[in-house]
Amino acid sequence: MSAQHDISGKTFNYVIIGGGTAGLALASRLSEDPSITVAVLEAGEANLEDPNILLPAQFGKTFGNPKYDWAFLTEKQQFSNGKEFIWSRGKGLGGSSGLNLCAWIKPPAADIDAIEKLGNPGWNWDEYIRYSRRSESFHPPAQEQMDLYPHTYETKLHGTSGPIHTTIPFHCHAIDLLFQKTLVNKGLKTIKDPYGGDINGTWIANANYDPQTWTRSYATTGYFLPARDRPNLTVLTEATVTRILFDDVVTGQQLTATGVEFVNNKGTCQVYAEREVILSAGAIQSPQILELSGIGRPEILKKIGVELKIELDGVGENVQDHTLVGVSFELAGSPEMYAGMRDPLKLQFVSEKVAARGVQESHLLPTSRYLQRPQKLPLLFNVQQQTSHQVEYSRQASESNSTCNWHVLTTKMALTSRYSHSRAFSQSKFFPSIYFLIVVLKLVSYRISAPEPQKSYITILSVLNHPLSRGTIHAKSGDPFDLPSIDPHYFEKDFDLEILVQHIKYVRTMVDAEPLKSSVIREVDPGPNCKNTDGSGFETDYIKNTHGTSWRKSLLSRSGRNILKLLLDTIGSCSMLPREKQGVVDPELKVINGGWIFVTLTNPVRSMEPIISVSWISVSSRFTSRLIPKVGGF
Ligand SMILES: Cc1cc2nc3c(=O)[nH]c(=O)nc-3n(C[C@H](O)[C@H](O)[C@H](O)COP(=O)(O)OP(=O)(O)OC[C@H]3O[C@@H](n4cnc5c(N)ncnc54)[C@H](O)[C@@H]3O)c2cc1C
Repeated sequence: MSAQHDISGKTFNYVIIGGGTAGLALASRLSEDPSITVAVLEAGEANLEDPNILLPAQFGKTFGNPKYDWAFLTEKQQFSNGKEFIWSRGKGLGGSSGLNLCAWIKPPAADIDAIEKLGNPGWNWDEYIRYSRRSESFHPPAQEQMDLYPHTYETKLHGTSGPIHTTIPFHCHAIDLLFQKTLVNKGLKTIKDPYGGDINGTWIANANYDPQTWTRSYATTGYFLPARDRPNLTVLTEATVTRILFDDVVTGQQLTATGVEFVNNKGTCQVYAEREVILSAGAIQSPQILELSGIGRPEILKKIGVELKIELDGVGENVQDHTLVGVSFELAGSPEMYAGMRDPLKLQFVSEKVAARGVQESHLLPTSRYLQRPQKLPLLFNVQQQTSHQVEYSRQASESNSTCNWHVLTTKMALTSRYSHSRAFSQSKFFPSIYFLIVVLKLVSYRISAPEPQKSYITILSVLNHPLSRGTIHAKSGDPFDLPSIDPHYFEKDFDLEILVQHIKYVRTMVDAEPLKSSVIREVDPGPNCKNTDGSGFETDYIKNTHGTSWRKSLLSRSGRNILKLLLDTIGSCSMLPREKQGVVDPELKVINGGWIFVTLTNPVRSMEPIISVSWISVSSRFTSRLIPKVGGF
């Protein structure tokens, strides 16, 4: 790792803010050309060779731990009974790729193509898949795995020589099969390989694990470590960027970034960029750094006492976040080894097995029929509430024939499902494609109600994937160490709540189909008393009271740390859109009117959630590819 004197006062071709997922991928690709000099500044620690990061089953040790997790606290949520939430985000080299759940997922092709149709040339499926393959080295399942489960895949859909290792993890297949068979019996299809743009079926996803060691393969191991000895790459950790520096000459509204100011244990320093300053501090801190540098909404900058350099109203706006709610069932028998984790004597064995082999598993399941009364939903939503962008996205989604998909991801703790029902909404061009995430949690501790000894439970968490409510992330003060104010505006739009109500209703019908039907003894949460006929009342109360809180209970009780909710994905804070649609970056990821500041955010486009799941590699590669001709390197 480089020292402060290697960087302070020096000039590099590129200065990258944030040594996270995108930042390290970009630094690695740029520095492949020995004539290009690159400096990376990362606020967190290096955390190299750290088992808490490398062993996939150690999630509980990093979430909420300030060594690894920023653990942002949201504002009190007006429409969620005043609750506040902790948002986990990776801190340290590798960023959130060192903290996340290692699900290797690609979105449906239609969703990527819609990004281009929104006015971003080159952001389409063909380009996306070309560059995302570059990031991957896929390892097919071993015979031992095939003996346990009939895995299917298509080699041509995978990269084989990229820096990130992916493979199919070992699973606890009893639960997988239970759900797959149930959903197939409810009319869903099975997908041979979900990485070709069609994810509308049930499938088991890959994880970014290295099968040689069954450890996490992430931005640090894949991009940084192989490049660390390059003389043209300088990476400084525990260095917090406080603002971007500009030249004093403002030509029209063009502003040129010349470097950044950062703080480390030696004090305040500066580093200069000859070509570009690249901001890749994640969706939460990137808008804050822009604001601290004088780019954003005038009223925000006035409030925090920063001189306005570029008025850009989209900075920190359009924020979308996933929220979730669970339905729990008691299961007959104990089909999974996870149940053993309640028994301290079995815990060590289970943990070792889990840690050694990886436990993540995924499925994607389509459903266009979970909405029992899809026609009802438009009536619940005021079209006037939509922004022009939402209407446009809706139109694109309808025209692109984006079908329904449902993703299920399992980690040590969770089996997740996601589906969109854009087909249901395509009846009306005014309604956007909405995505959902369902998490099936195998650990009893994730339930709302207290578990009874010797009983087995399963919780299905429904996550609102494409909320209509729009939140904000803004600097709270001029102090760069003051974490930003985050207000996701959960359930500001009634429609979001109604979607979750419908989702709960659908999850409850799963137990009417075999084989789940024979495996479930009873619904525990919300329980038989929480039923109504009009889609409101008990269920909305249940959602408002419990959304995002089930993880809080378990993590508080297990580790004593104050985790309220695990946040997977936040997008929109620096949207890639035209300025008049509150865009912050153009299709080249350059800050609008910002001259040579590039923002490489992994989630630049609002309402494009699927890109989040994969973007931590693919968008970085995508962006890097754009620089290739420009810097003439690779
Ligand atoms: C808990 C969790 C689980 C997830 N699970 C999955 C999953 O299973 N599959 C999947 O595909 N996606 C998952 N995601 C999403 C995915 O990990 C993120 O979208 C992606 O990693 C974001 O990459 P990024 O480069 O934008 O930001 P990050 O990787 O978060 O990098 C930002 C970096 O900037 C640094 N930084 C911030 N401010 C400053 C500053 N002022 N100065 C210097 N450095 C700074 C941060 O410390 C961090 O290292 C998950 C995310 C989380 C939080």
